[in-house]
Amino acid sequence: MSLHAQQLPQPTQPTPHRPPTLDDELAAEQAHLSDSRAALARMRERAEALFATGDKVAGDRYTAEQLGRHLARRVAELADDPRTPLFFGRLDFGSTTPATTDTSNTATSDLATATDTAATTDLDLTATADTGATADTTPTNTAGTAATTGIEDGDYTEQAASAGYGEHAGRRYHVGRRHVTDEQGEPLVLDWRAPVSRAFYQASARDPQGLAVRRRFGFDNGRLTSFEDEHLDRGEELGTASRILTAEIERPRVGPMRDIVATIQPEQDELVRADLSESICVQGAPGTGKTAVGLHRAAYLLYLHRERLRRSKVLVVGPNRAFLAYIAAVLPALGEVEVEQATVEDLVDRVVVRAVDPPAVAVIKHDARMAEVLRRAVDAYVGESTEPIVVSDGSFRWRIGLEPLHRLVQETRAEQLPYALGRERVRARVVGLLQRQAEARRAESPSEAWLRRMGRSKPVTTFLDAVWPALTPDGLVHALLADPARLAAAADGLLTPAEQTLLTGQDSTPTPTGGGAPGSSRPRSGTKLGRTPKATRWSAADAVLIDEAAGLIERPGSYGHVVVDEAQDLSAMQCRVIARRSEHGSLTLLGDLAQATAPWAATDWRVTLRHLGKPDATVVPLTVGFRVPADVLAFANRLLPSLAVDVPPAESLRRDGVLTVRTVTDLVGATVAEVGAALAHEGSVAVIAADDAVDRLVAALAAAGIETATAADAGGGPRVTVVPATVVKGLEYDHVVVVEPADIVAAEPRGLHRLYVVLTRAVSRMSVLHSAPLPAPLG
Ligand SMILES: Nc1ncnc2c1ncn2[C@@H]1O[C@H](COP(=O)(O)OP(=O)(O)OP(=O)(O)O)[C@@H](O)[C@H]1O
Repeated sequence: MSLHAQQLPQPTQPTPHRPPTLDDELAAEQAHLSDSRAALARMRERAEALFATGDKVAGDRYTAEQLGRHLARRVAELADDPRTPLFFGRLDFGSTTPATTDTSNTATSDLATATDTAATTDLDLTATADTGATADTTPTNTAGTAATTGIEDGDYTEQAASAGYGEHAGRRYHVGRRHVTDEQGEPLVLDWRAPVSRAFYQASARDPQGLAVRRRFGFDNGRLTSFEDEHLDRGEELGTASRILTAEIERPRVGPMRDIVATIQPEQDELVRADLSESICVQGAPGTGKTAVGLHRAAYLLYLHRERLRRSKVLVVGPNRAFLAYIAAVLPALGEVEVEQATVEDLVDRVVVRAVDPPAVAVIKHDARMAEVLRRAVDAYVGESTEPIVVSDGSFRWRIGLEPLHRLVQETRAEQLPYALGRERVRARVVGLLQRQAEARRAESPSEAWLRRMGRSKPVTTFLDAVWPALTPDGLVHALLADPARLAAAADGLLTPAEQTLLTGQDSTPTPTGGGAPGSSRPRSGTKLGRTPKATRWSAADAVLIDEAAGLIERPGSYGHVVVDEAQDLSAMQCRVIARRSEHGSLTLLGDLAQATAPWAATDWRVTLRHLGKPDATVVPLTVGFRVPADVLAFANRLLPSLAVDVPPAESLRRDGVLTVRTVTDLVGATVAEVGAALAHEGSVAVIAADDAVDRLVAALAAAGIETATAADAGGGPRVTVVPATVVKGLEYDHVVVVEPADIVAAEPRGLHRLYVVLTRAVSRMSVLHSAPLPAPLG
């Protein structure tokens, strides 16, 4: 095993009789990087040239538009960021597929003796030469065609999936962010998602998957500066002891989230490469890479099912704007520019939210029972006709009696179509009956125009409005909240009278638990009902109800795949928002029950998965922490027994962090001083405090000449961010200053869970400042 880290020398050519030195190797790899970058630039130039002339080759406007869109996407996908390595690994397959042996013991002893000495590196080079590789800048796998690599212009071939390792015997592949080919179409860099690249993430000494050597490259600002070889054929394996992995995990965090494509761990890779048809739920402790896994899975699925998912689309759902800004750059860096990102609020934006519900009211509106209340409310609009239909048509009069009308309404109802489709189906059936009469009398089929005219005729519309009136989603919810009798009918046996009162605000029934304290004014729905839906000031929970209503009335569109992050905070009704959008697709659900802070927070993933319409999804734990240093994590984990959730705690890979907990008298002054000290280190600094303390802290830092950013600023601005505790979920900073934990806990019912989130944001150092006693579990 070897690790070589040094500044690159000027490239030297090995003499014919001299075995290549490590410097030669580095120079050769650097040259391969330059060649690959040049090839990528050529690919991009070609795509740009095609884009410029595309409309001339397309036969018609539609084709020109499609082609233009395709080529614009292709140009964006081929963007090259010189700061990120184009490749990060190399696979040298053995010349024959070695038998799988249990080499775990030798691997361990090799690990123990692996040093960065000349002796070891000499051995490595000999071994490399044995596998048929040379220090030449040209990889030996130039015969690696699309068939062997399993990709053809970004599309996956089944043939490759079934191909064994033998197919790659004696070949060498560089693995990187995207596929790069030379002028002849031969691969210079393989996409990390290609089937053959899987060995880079999964091969081990126990199961080398045909690999003789796995090489990882170290980079500094886009410059290749080192490499690390594992001779899997000799039982060598670094695992999480890899210095390149350690350097990546410990690097200072600046700006938005980065991809982890170079260092995806085997258990993460299993999740990333799960089948498109498979919905999975990842229960992962803080910093175990859930978000990273979800985003890489989206990129992987897009690669594997490019055309299908381009049509049906991939959606990433995150908890808030700050989080979406933080993750926004990851997928474009992987060449994926078409994934939609949204909060649940964005998905339910049919109405503008201008009111706030008291928590007790919001809890009812977010409860799964509301789905049934709304379903019944829609159903109640379907009525019975009391009059036959009589339509004048020139000299004819067509008549449909009550009995057939009643039958066709019942038949349509039994079909359980979305309500608006049902209305159109009833209309079509009525027209069908009229058509039959007309045909019998005139002995000819009426025209399309006649059919349309009949369907829109006053008697037919009057009938429809009586038995199946047109409904809008906001109109339905408005009618329900404005009319206690209508709500009572729909909620009978589902909501208590007191709960109904909370929704409509129109009764004197005593409040349920969670309502106002005795003597205080009872909480009322925050909705400010106007005379019409348009004139109503809706709450966020109303928007979710209106989306549910829309799902009952129309047929909603479904994505091919939806990644949902921080899923532990979804209410039953929010789950249903997502379920409607993933009905015909699959889900990647990411979350941590210990970080659940919403009043309706999940305590059991099975329940959440049922609401999401994927009851059989596999729940997979992740427990290796890549963010939070061990000491900091041990401090945060003291809260776990008080959080009433059954989750495995994280184990940190990081031993390097610093935790300080200080009692102070002047909190604001101590915060300013702490931030000043933190700025002496590299990386980002966050001050996290109870929401109502944020303005005061921002002002104090400004007075001390320290400029601050908000969490929604996606990097590039000031290094210090002041973050309200309620916004920090999913984010991370090098140095975190936690101000007055007791206030964070006191600010909300699930304050201890919130504090757990806050205490797990630090990458390198965390300072906890308090003047009040620490919350009991921490003391
Ligand atoms: N395999 C890996 N290699 C390098 N870094 C990794 C790896 N996996 C995760 N990380 C890093 O660890 C940090 C935490 O990852 P991520 O935010 O995905 O964790 P999470 O489980 O979603 O955390 P949270 O529970 O706080 O939302 C990120 O900086 C991520 O880049």
